[in-house]
Parts: sequence; C-alpha cells; structure tokens
Amino acid sequence: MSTPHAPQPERRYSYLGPRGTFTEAALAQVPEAVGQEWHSVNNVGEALADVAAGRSDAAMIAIENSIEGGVSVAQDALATIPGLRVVGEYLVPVSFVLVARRGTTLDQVRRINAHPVAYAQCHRWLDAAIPAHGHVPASSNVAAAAELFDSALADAAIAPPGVVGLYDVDVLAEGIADSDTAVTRFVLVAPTSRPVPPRTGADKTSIVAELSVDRAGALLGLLEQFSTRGVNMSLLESRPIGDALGRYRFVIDLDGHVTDERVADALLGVRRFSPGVTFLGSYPRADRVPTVVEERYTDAVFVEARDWLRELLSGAPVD
Ligand SMILES: O=C(O)C(=O)C[C@]1(C(=O)O)C=C[C@@H](O)C=C1
Repeated sequence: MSTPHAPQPERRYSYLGPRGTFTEAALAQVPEAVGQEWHSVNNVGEALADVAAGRSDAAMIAIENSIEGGVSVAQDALATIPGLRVVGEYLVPVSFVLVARRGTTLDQVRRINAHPVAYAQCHRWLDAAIPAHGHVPASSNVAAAAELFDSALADAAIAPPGVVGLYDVDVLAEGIADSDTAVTRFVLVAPTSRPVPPRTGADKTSIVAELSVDRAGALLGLLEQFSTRGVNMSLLESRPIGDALGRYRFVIDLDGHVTDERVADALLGVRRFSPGVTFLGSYPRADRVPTVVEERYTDAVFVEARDWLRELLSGAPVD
C-alpha cells in the first residue's frame, strides 16, 4: 500500500523573520501563500535578492509606517534592484511591548535591542521611562527578543506583543508605542515576469522618477503631470541617488492603475522628461477603497479627446 504524501509546496515566499514578525502577519494575509513554503530571511535586501535571482516566487517587505514614514532601505532596494514588481499591498496594525530575560526589572535596563523602525515608533515612552538608554539595532522585532538569549549586548528588547508565546521573557511594559493607531504598510514583490494584476477600480501605481536638478521647477513639472490629469498622489518621498550630494530620486504612489487612461497619460508625461523612470507596479489597494475620478478625467473623456484629434488629422469634418 502506498503511503499518502502531504502536497508539496509549489511556491516559495521570502519574508523578514523569524516567526512572529509583523512581516509574517502581512504574508498571512495573502491567500495564495497559504500552504506554500515561507522562507525567513534577515533583511529586506535578502528577501528581494531571493526574488531577483528566482530563488523565491515573491517577497513580503515593509515599505511605510504611519509614524516613521517610508522604510528607506526598502524604497532604495526597489529603486535599484532590476526585475522586481509590486503585486499587492497589505496593512498590519503595529504595537509594541518591552521584554527582558526573566528576573530583569525596568530600573536595570540600559541597552535596548530594537529594529530601527520599531525604535523610532517608541521614542516618547523610552525618553520618559529610560532617558539614558542606548539602542542596539536588531534585524527584526522578533530577532530583537531572540537576541536577548544569544548575547548580553542588550538588557531588554522592543517586540510585538505575540513574542511572549515564542520566547521565555518577562514583559516590563506594554503599549509603549507613541501612537496606539500605528499601521505598517507592506508590499508583496514578485519578478517582472509576473503580469500586472488586473485593474479593480481601487488600485495604486508605484513609480520611481529621477529629475535633472539643474533646472528650476523640475519637481513642480513632475507634480504637474499628475495634477493636470486628476491623478492623486498618496506618497511622495525623496531618496538620495547616492552618487553625489544633492542628487535625488522620487518614490511616488498614485491612486489608480496603469491601464487607467489618466494614469497612463501621466506616466507618458513623466517619461518624456525624467532621465530615469521605473514602473514598480499597479496593484489592488489594501483598504479596497475605490478611487473617485472627476468626470473630466474618466477613461471615456480621454478616449473621446483622442478620437477627436484622430478625426481632425484625418481631414474629416469635425464639430
Ligand atoms: O516585520 C517586523 O516585525 C519587523 O521587524 C519589520 C518592521 C519594518 O521593517 O518596518 C515591520 C513593522 C514595524 O513597523 C517595525 C518593523
């Protein structure tokens, strides 16, 4: 009699681990990832390199936090590693506790292990409760707690509340984040060989654009491409290109899908003058809130205007 075998995973997903991170919670929101192989990595660059090299089918990465802003390491990696495409967006509410090896008391804490994005979200509490603390950077929120047992470099760690079920720690303080409504935005990144997800009417488009800095009004010119087509921006961040002082690229999220006439037309406008524009992807918004489009920017109005021009050029009588 043959032994029944469990189905083998067909796809591999890289995420910032170890188990219990907010990144893992974001990956758990992806229906197609359930039952597949989840590969824990130590940093965002490693997750994206897995996808670029074909070792993983997709990677989940944090891209923006409601308090700390853009996750610069993720924005820079997406802007510079070729062959990557954002195919989904996910939101995870984040909150933090301060944990320590059993028996440690709050007044003994001097050095705190924390992921830099988590540390930045707990400033006010830390400055008030442990004013003279030092920060020991960790690769993730859960790694911060795990490392308490690998080395004596830190006395306590900032971690997600769920860490108490994973490690033998005492909770020294709960709810230590500066906001109790903090949210981190994650994106699922696949290779460019994967088709752009179809338009849903509640989509975002992410691009990275460079500008010639020796021209007055260059940034205004970039923004006008969107405003004159009724395209709303939900994110605009500047990141240094890194080759010289004063050279920046702009990371931009737009409301709409690349197949929306107004978005496509705006991208053509950007392409005409930006020395480098990268399309990172169009994907359904995590909140599923449909984009409201003013009548004069609907697809039908763009199509009508194009037909009008075509007729005009064909010499046929026009109204
Ligand atoms: O996924 C985790 O738990 C992480 O440690 C990463 C990360 C991030 O990169 O922003 C995720 C969410 C929190 O805002 C802080 C840290």
